[in-house]
Amino acid sequence: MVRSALSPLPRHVPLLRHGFANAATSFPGSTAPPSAPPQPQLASLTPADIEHFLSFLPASQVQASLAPGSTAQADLDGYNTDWMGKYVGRSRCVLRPRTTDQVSSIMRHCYARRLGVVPQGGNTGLVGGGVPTGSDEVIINLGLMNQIRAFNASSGVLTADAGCVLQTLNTFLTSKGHVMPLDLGAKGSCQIGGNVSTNAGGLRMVRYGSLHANVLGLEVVMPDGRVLRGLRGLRKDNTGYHLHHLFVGAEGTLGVVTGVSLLTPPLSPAVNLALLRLPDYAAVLSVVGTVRAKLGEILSAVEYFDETAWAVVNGDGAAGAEVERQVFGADTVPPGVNLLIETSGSVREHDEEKLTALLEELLDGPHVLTGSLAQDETQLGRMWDLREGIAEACGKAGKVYKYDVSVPIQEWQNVLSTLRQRAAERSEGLIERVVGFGHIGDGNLHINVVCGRYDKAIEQLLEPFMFELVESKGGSISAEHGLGVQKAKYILYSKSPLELELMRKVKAAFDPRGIMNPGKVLPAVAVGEERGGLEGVLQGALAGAGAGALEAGK
Ligand SMILES: O=C(O)CC[C@@H](O)C(=O)O
Ligand SMILES: [Zn+2]
Repeated sequence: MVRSALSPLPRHVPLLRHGFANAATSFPGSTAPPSAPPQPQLASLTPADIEHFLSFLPASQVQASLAPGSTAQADLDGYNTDWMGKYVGRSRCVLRPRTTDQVSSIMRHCYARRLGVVPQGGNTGLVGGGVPTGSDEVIINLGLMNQIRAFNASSGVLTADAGCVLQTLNTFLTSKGHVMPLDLGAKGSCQIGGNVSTNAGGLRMVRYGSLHANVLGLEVVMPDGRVLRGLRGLRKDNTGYHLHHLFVGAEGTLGVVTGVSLLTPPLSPAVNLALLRLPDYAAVLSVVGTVRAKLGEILSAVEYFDETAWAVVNGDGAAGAEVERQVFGADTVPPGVNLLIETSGSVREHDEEKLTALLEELLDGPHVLTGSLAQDETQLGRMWDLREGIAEACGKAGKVYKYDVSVPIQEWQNVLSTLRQRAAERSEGLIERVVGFGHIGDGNLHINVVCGRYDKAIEQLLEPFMFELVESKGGSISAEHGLGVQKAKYILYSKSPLELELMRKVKAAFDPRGIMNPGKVLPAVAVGEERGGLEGVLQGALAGAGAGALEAGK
């Protein structure tokens, strides 16, 4: 039997922190969620809609499997299926606008007709936010909006179409002596509009901060087709509400981001990268503290990956050991966990002096078994591949349940071992690996649970268990990937009922017809909500009555 993570229930204090107890008191016995809005009745797509789109878009930008379109439904699979093959929609219409005006015309029509709309970037998301859930939504794929609009070398402000690929922007900026403030494994495919819409974090966040800090303005087509022209690119602008922040991380539920202005830092001429092998996680905690203290302003990334991540990227057994020998330049490399430490600065000698002194100190101490410093660009790229290749390697190893969570780093080991124990005891071998890695510099743990197949029983073993575990540690159930469709109904594990109510009001104000990215971020009814908050569910579980609900992940 799948049991709740909560027996015995230890979580009254964290629940009160989110205000669930108050919610239960305010709505005793209520079955109507306090802030759940009536669900919009969205229209069905018809041939007349396609005809209308074809009246202002060239045929090459309209792909529809219903007449008068001529695309086979199978040709739309790539737009309907997420990167992992886990979330699959059946949209019959994909539009590929080239201009903001085209997006505006599309939205005007969808708004008038009440058609659901799914904005889509590089389709590299991990929570199903970029693909439809049904067959009547129109996908607006931004891939053809890929022009760099302006770059100001003195301010470092870049303005670009939403469909520009992250790596393309970075290559452009490098030639101008600047760099994108974010870097992700998916950089070759993901688009800046999608990055902004999911508030993507990635590898450089420890240095440059989140997109909330770096996005200076946005151009957004609102659900009714009006265009919010906010590409001002000002560092300082305190004229009221910072509306553009609402679109950062909104996952396309408030409007279609079509243009982005962001602050780009100068390119650092000196980049150094060290890979360290440590005996255990206690050593990691100690070394991360030392690294922060000693490297200070030149620290640009601190990444953690454990032995399971090493094995999935490099192969188990002999294959992995061979890579170890090459990377660490030693005949035998002791087993353990890994830290990748990057510095970026403006004076090479200064950085090297700092980093070398730190590495010598660490290698002399008990916490680092061995280490390696990249000597050139090739070695640097090779070391980054070890970390950036983890997600892809997990995808090749099997079907993956991904958990992208913020948890205090002191709890990472605890979270991983709790999950591994559950997998070993209860998954009957269906869970093959629990891979642990993440952006330890900013507390963002990634867990990839690799299985032979996607299976409801596995999902129910993992969810809401994982979210309860994270909530009990005071964490967030989504650190950087968003809620999408995967986590929408679990929003109350990381937001209070009042926050959910306000978010719904924002959604209703921006998207009164509820057409934007239906089913994402804001659930019709969140887990726990129909019973007056999670507290009600947990009390039910304690009394034996709620176990079914928890098992079913309802
Ligand atoms: O696939 C994952 O779980 C994480 C992907 C990405 O955020 C990363 O940090 O590599
Ligand atoms: Zn990540």
